[in-house]
Amino acid sequence: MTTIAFNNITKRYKGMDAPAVDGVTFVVPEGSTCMLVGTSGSGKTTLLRMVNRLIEPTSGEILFDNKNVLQENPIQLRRRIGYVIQQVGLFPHMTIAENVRVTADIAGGWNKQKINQRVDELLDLVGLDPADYRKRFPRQLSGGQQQRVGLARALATDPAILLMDEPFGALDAITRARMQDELLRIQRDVHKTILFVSHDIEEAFKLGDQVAVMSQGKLIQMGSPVELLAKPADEFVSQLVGADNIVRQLQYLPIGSTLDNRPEAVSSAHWGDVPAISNQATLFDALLKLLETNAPALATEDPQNQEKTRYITLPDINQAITHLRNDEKSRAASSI
Ligand SMILES: Nc1ncnc2c1ncn2[C@@H]1O[C@H](COP(=O)(O)OP(=O)(O)OP(=O)(O)O)[C@@H](O)[C@H]1O
Repeated sequence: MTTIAFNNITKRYKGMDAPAVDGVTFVVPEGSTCMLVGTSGSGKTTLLRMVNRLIEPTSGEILFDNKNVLQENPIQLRRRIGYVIQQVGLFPHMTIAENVRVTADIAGGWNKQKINQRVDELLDLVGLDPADYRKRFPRQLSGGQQQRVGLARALATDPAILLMDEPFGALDAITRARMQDELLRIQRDVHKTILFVSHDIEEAFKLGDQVAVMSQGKLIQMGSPVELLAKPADEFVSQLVGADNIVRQLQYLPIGSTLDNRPEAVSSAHWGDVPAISNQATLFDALLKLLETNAPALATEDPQNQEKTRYITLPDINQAITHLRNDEKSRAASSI
């Protein structure tokens, strides 16, 4: 099982009063993406780099494949963990193929032909045509393309775990969104266990199955984007994730969260022939479609079998917004 489990992990840097990471415990399940977010200096990078032992913990343990990473040889450990950072760090005098190959070469055990084939597969995977890019040098690539090569290099040894430290932080917004989409696409194929540090809450919500919120070395809350938006643990999490931002909430809450069993909600006779929407869509998708089509309701359908089960209307969405506002008010009242 390639989970990453942090067990009461603490890091105190020499000469610092407060621990950089303070008794953190959580699990990243196999094949899932966990986003680490929090204020600057909250210990995200320190936590990440303890997994591949670039930083050694002061106490606690990190289990990878149910084995304590501290009992493993650091070099062998790093071969099993892909690592992608903001400063891609490609070797300037090596071609793109050589840059990708270098990790596979270090891992050893593969013949030249197999390595070359693997390099081409990886370049393909990250959306760079091998015929075009194999022989180029890093300076002949854009920042986004270099970041793709960094990702290909991290995947070269087929590691079960990927550690990503703000890999897209230096890219412009459009390239960043494209890279995020690429990562989602690649992850659908490769199912790595990913721990990803981000400063961008939109990125965290887009990529993360789980989002871990850190503040001053402590893990404050861990949950899915919807959980964090709907039930932030405290005012800090609420502000960080924008739990008072109704549009953001609608963008993440699934349609199913408002559907009810009133007769008109389930009666196709009542609504007749209205546009359909996937029952996996968000309330925001439904709102846009209702406004665009000017229809009185949308039929929510199961994308697997096109079966229409419920209907959603503008008043339903309005009701959801009222609930969200009331939740926000009661949170504000309880924090006074
Ligand atoms: N080598 C070091 N020696 C002493 N203190 C350090 C060292 N590295 C980091 N720190 C401190 O540990 C704390 C956590 O740093 P870390 O880089 O893990 O935070 P972060 O959440 O990743 O920050 P950012 O989002 O700004 O990158 C900070 O207070 C930082 O100043």
